[in-house]
Amino acid sequence: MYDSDRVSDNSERTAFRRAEKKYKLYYNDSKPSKRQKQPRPVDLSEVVDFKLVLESFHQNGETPPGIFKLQCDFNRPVFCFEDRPGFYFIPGALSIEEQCHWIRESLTSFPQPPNRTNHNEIYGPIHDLFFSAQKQKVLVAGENLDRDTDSGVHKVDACKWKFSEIPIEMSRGDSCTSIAGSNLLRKLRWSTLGLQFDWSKVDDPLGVTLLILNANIFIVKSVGKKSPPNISSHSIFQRNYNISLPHNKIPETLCELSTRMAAPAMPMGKEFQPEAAIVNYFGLGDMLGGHLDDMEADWTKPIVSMSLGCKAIFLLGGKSREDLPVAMFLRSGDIVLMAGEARECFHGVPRIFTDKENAEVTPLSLQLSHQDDLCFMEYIRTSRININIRQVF
Ligand SMILES: O=C(O)CCC(=O)C(=O)O
Ligand SMILES: [Fe+2]
Repeated sequence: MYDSDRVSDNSERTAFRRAEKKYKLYYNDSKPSKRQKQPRPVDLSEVVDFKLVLESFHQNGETPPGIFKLQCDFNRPVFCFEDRPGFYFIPGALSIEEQCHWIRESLTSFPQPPNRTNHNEIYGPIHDLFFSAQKQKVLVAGENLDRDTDSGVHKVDACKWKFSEIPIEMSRGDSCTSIAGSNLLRKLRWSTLGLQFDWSKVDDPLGVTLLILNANIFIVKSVGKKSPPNISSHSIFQRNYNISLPHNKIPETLCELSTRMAAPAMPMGKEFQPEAAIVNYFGLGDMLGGHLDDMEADWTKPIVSMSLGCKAIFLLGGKSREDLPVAMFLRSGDIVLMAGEARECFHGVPRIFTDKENAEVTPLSLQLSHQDDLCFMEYIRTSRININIRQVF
């Protein structure tokens, strides 16, 4: 049991909260029409940019004050903060081809049952979400499909939702029993690989949906300019991997990749054993609130966290939300490792950049230009995917 530290309505209360507010997407007040709303400008001057750190390291072998290059025989430079032991940043760790591969996998195979997604709770297992959305299919409630042939009576079975070819027009006005696949894809927030978690879902009174994992990981879908949600009323949760839930092993290629990437943060002579992963999907205005990932048994083992798609800001705080967090950019292909003391540090993603200038997805668009890949590019142009892989035991 864990008491997720109570966030009060007062959004300025902690240093972490203030930093979240500083970088979060807000819109300027003047709004002649919804279409013209302008994001509030953000001061990014204090955001650490490891792409620049890497460039200057390659040029002159130097790193900025407070940052050093780890001495290790990894094939790329790994950077650390002097005052944040256990945190490792590997800029550009994944090639463009690897990034595209994991974007495709994250959208097609990772959300497939028995892997669970945030949609499980309402719709039960959903197959082929991504391609059904591309084909404009509609998810239809089981009761429509399950007519009892003897009695002619509808059996109400809300768990059996299935995709149907029915054109979206026909299902309009029937919002209780059908939902467009494209809508579901837009609302896909997470999927889990390997060992599955117990998740709780809470609806905030403001109408903001919080998806809470293990008490303190929550993805906030911001709605308009609503203020940050108050999560104090649901602060105690049972947190655990539920090993009895059906699951597949993490794909071998992802195991190999994460084991290789984890090496700089592993205790001497030990090899990382990937057992579970969370895939986070972020769209415009989405953020991942400050949290700890503390339900794994051995914190000396790192969490291996890969970024794909739009650029984001990552906040790494301290052991208390009162500690001033450091902000850094996360770009597609970057990998972060959090082990040891860093496992006890609050962290989160207050912002993703979906605009052309800041998203930095041009290399992906060049790679995903084949006809079959355009659907992936369309998604990732305004989205970010994070895959974080964990050793549980
Ligand atoms: O999206 C990220 O970069 C971080 C994800 C994360 O911290 C988590 O899922 O626990
Ligand atoms: Fe996390």
